[in-house]
Amino acid sequence: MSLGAASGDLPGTGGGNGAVPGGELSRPSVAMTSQQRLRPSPNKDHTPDSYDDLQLDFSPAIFSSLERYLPSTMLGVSRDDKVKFMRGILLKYLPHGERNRAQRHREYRQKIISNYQPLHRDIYIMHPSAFFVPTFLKAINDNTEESLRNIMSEPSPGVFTFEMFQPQFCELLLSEVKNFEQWVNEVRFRIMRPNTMNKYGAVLDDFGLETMLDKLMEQFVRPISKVFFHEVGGSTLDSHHGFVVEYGNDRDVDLGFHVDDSEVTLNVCLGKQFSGGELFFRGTRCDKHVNTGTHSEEIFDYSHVPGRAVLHRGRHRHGARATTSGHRINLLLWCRSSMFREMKKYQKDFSSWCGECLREKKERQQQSVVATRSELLRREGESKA
Ligand SMILES: O=C(O)CCC(=O)C(=O)O
Ligand SMILES: [Fe+2]
Repeated sequence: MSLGAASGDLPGTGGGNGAVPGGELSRPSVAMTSQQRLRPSPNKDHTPDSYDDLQLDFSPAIFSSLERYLPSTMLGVSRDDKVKFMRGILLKYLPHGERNRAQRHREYRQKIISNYQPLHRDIYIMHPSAFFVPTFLKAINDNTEESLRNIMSEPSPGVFTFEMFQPQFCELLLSEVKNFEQWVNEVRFRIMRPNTMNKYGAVLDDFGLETMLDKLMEQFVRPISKVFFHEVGGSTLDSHHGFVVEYGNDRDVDLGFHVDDSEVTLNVCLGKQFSGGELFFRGTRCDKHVNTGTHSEEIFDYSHVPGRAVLHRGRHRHGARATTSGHRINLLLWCRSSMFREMKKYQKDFSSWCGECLREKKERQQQSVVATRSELLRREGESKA
């Protein structure tokens, strides 16, 4: 079985929802003069603005970090002007095709956000006590490996499951998604699907939930990933792609074998009633080994339960079996680490997380033990002779 790599939005991009600072995409709107060169080292005394509330094509955190490198003449200008200036710099590093894609996607989101009327505004802002079950909240607040282990089960290595959302929150999110889809149909808006593998479902980031989902990643997924997925950038997750997938007779039926475009994936079943739809896992692999065989200990099937989350590495190969009756809707948060992706470019051995790299490494070690042993025996034989 050859497997797909599901891809979603623009990797490494993301931002908040809200006002869109003006300015065209391809060129800095604030001209760069010689006094406006970036500083060679960051200004540690400067406290940068927050860019969390803006709809941007790069993560707001990147803008805050870059602001420390701005020339002193730029520090006094308005936040919008700083954004224009910094976007101009960042865009130079995107290939041309991606720049156009980024622009089109930004316009698409802008169109939705300025026209769609949310049904439940409460879910657009992170309210931990209203969203999460108390056991989950307590474990996060205690923030120790033990408190997290206490609420988790790890039925197969690298697959963690735990109670996460309150039923009431699942219902509100389901009805918001339904309302958005009704609006899309009414106004005959062309909807972009979550990834290359789904014909149904919706991107939550596209209709205003991006800021809330950023908080979900930063405050809830990252602390868990830091403990359990440190080796794949779990502590440096800095962007996400958030969406819902929908299965049933009149929706997508199943999902093929694939890896996600994420370092860590949070998958929470929102409901409703269904049978089938099990997730099947088949071991974690790097790019080079993605199509290698599965070992029996890597085979694991999981049945979704509403409100319950599954957390796994994006590179953990998986798929979803047919939902044979009813409707199944799941929230997916593909969490990415730009730092991990950058570091990965310079590495070849991923034995800390790739099952096949690990097998090869052990084989090399075994061979070297055998070679050393036979060399010692040979020398012993020589000295006796
Ligand atoms: O249907 C599911 O639960 C799995 C979805 C999934 O793996 C994905 O969208 O990447
Ligand atoms: Fe997936």
